Amino acid sequence: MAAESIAMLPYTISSSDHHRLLPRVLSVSHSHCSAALSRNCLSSSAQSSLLFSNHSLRKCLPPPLKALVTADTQIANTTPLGVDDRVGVLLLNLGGPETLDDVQPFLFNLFADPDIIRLPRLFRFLQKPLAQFISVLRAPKSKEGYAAIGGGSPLRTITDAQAEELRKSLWEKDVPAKVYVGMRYWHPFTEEAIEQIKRDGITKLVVLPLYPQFSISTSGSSLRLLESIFREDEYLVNMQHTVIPSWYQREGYITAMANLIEKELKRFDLPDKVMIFFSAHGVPLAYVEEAGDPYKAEMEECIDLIMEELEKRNITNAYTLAYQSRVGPVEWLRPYTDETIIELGQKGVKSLLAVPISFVSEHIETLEEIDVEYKELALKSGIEIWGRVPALGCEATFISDLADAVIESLPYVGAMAVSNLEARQSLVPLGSVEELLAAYDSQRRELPPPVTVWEWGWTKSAETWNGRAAMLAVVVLLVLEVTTGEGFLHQWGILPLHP
Ligand SMILES: C=CC1=C(C)c2cc3[nH]c(cc4nc(cc5[nH]c(cc1n2)c(C)c5CCC(=O)O)C(CCC(=O)O)=C4C)c(C)c3C=C
Ligand SMILES: [Fe+2]
Repeated sequence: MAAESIAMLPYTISSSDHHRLLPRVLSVSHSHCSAALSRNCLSSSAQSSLLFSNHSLRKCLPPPLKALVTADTQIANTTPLGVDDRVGVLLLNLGGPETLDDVQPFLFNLFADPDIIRLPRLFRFLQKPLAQFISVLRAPKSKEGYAAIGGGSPLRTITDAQAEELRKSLWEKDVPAKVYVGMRYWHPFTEEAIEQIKRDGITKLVVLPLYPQFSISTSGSSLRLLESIFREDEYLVNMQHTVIPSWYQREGYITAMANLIEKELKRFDLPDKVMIFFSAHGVPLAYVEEAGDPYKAEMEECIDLIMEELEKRNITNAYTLAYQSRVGPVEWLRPYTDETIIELGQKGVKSLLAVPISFVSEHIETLEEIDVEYKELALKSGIEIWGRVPALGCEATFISDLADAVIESLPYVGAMAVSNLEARQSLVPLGSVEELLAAYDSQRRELPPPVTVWEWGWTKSAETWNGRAAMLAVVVLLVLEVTTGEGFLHQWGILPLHP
């Protein structure tokens, strides 16, 4: 961004060298970030200036930005809420198929997302045919999983309930906000939520991804979508917003997680002998190592904070973290949950408490993968007593803390002036979404696709243009086979699928 635009901002970071790099939206997600001050901003038209201690501001920031904050960092905010302001909160989530018929189109939406499969620029035109191909191939396996949990994902119902509880909590805290749900891959889609936000005349929007930790593949993908929606819409360009990118470090969230763990431990005969097993959804290793996804660092810090909280309660159990739900042949974050369970069994661990940690609702990967598959694996591996901590859902401490996070973020909504066309086009609409994404994923590098279709072809050894062209031809032929139901494989009876 040009230096002149920075100078015009009412909300600036005055720390010497690095202020330009610090997204203006990030500093609001820790309860140390003065809630009282934020409340004052609701009723006051006076300018406010937030002074953070080095420690508390650093705690508010994701790892790549922490290094930028020095002891004298100051954030000045000049945009309190006005009487005509209508506040909205947009909860972002993944979405899930509600019926078995929804599974394949849901998977298509997921694999058509360039933040899930990033093709080389030249081959972007193949994104949708590939998504069609992979979703058709994967659908039968996914359907089995969804059938086992009642025929569909519970995500919509749970997220709607969380939205309603959050709305009530905000009203109880004197913030009359409307709360919307925007899903990335299924109904209610983010686009639908945005339409409602426009109809309701929201003037200030807090964007709150329902993922405690940030990943390019989850919150990042939803923000990328918002960025494109905002950019193309005159109303949204002018609507002020702020994003709470991740909130795993908030005291309320940590307390709520520790409460759940403490409660489940009590169900075991020998609670202090139980291994606490944090199982996080994985991401391909390249997201972290090549694209700079902060997900692993945030996950590890999150677990440290939960264990610190438990230690304060004299709970000092052994614990470990592993990553579940990998898809396809590429390397994902290690250690893998299944391998770790087997190892723990071999080492003689007898009691294990599984803690799903990357998501705040029950979903297919807690209800089927953990409760059925991993439990079975654990019992086969010599673990005798198995327990599982429920997802947070509408737990009261958690919802109240989310409400506080929203309130604390309000002074930052629209804290940046948009005064020229160049800024309006390059910022979304006030720069926050885009700058947030830039902090993690600035180059948007191509990433090895994490999906099965690549197992037989697109490997490192095939990274010459000739090899790619040959594989593409095969993929195109297969896509045509699957979508038209005609071709060599059908003629030979190898692929009996029909469109
Ligand atoms: C923090 C949570 C999640 C991350 C990170 C994540 C990355 C990621 N996921 C896939 C592929 C699939 N995910 C699927 C379902 C699914 N994913 C998450 C969360 C994260 N995903 C949730 C909560 C769900 C379940 C939604 C529900 O309906 O209950 C699926 C579909 C299910 C299946 O077939 O297994 C796929 C496929 C990739 C490739 C990825 C990172 C690149
Ligand atoms: Fe996933």
